[in-house]
Amino acid sequence: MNKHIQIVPCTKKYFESFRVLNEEWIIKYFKIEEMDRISLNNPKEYILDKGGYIAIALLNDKAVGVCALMKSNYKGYDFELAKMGVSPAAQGMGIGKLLGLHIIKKAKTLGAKRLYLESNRVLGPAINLYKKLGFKEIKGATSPYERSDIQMELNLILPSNDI
Ligand SMILES: CC(=O)SCCNC(=O)CCNC(=O)[C@H](O)C(C)(C)COP(=O)(O)OP(=O)(O)OC[C@H]1O[C@@H](n2cnc3c(N)ncnc32)[C@H](O)[C@@H]1OP(=O)(O)O
Repeated sequence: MNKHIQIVPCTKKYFESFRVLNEEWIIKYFKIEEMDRISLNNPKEYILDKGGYIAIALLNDKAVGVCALMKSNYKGYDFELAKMGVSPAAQGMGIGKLLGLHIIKKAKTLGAKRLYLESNRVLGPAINLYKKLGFKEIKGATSPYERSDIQMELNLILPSNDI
């Protein structure tokens, strides 16, 4: 079967997919935390209305991947890349990379200079992907998530990060 992949902005009709696709990986590796409940159940109020953005990956018109760009609460960072997930059946097709590149491009158009993210080392494919996208590990950041054990940043004004 042909694989038609598209990355589109999240509208109301994809809010459910944004929640379900994220809950899938969070439950598999961790547990849903209060901060997850807030953002996954209220993407409009908590992410979009605050100036953020959500990308949806469609595989033959079916939502199979998600990634958010959230206004950052951390000093020195404009936005945070968060809530990225690709459905297991659609992994390994380049969709995560397309989502990451799309989110970085969007951050640039919004004038961002530095992007932040937090994750967990158990998510090996995700950490590899972030490194491939140019993110570098940073030390000393605090997190509202129990599961966070690695923080990374991407400096968007470095020419070497011009992707
Ligand atoms: C800030 C946060 O959101 S943290 C949470 C991140 N989310 C998760 O970890 C959820 C579970 N994992 C996933 O949903 C997926 O594995 C994702 C989103 C991390 C990657 O999505 P995919 O569509 O499978 O990735 P894609 O096929 O684009 O591969 C891109 C890169 O990811 C890395 N990668 C993907 N799969 C693997 C794997 N099995 N092992 C190691 N690295 C991998 C590689 O660097 C790969 O680049 P390469 O193919 O050139 O080697």
